[in-house]
Amino acid sequence: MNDMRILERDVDANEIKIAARGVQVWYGDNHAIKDVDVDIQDRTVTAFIGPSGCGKSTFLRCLNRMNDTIDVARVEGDIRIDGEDIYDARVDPVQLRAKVGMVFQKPNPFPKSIYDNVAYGPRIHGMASGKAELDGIVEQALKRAAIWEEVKDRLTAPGTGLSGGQQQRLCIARAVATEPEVLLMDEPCSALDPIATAQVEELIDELRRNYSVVIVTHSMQQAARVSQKTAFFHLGNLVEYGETGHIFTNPEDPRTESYITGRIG
Ligand SMILES: Nc1ncnc2c1ncn2[C@@H]1O[C@H](COP(=O)(O)OP(=O)(O)OP(=O)(O)O)[C@@H](O)[C@H]1O
Repeated sequence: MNDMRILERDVDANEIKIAARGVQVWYGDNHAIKDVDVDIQDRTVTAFIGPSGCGKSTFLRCLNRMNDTIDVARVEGDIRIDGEDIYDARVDPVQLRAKVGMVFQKPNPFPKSIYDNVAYGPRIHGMASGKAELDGIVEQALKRAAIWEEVKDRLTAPGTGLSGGQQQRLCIARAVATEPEVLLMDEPCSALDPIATAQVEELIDELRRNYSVVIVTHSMQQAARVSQKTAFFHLGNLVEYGETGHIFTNPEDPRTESYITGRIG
């Protein structure tokens, strides 16, 4: 009975932010993503896990059309965000990437001031009508990324002068400044020490209140700590997807079990 209630809740269309169907990606002849179907929920952290080269980052990049920037990549299938086909010819990828923000493995602040790093997106999308409004957006984004207190007295200093953990939080501030609805994070903590990692993980939990967050991680501890849903990829297939607690304690597929117990990967 309980199981039925859970199933009913899982198919509640209102909660689904991203619906992917029959997604395939090729890099030349390399078939990197094979017929993936997945529903990603709103206001949820979804972790993508799996052995190196299984296609986690490739699939993540399908969700904001970042694979469009790779010449040899070819994407097929249907991906809808709030019911809208993001591969429709009328969709402007730049607008899409404001709605579906991305944070990369290596912090990559622009060679600009802290302020200008965060103001960049709001400026190109015409989100502020004047300096005071832009100041407010920048402050709000830095606060959301839990770095405001550390940088508020040196907003004109270069972003590249911050520590690695601060740079990554600055990049998160830059991503949230355009008020995305989805935040994609590709191993956002891999260049960070344990303290900065803990800060970013806390932040991810906070961001879940407003956004759908999808995180690629090699750390199963991190997936277990930050996510509510987990997707396990293997050789380009989405092998198993479900509640994080369930995937880690009671996986249904032997490949998932082998991976989480350290036998493959
Ligand atoms: N830019 C690219 N050009 C060509 N092939 C690529 C490119 N990016 C990824 N691939 C190939 O696609 C497959 C999936 O790679 P992907 O980076 O998505 O895996 P991953 O699971 O994220 O790996 P990792 O955990 O090592 O980052 C691999 O065979 C990889 O070599």
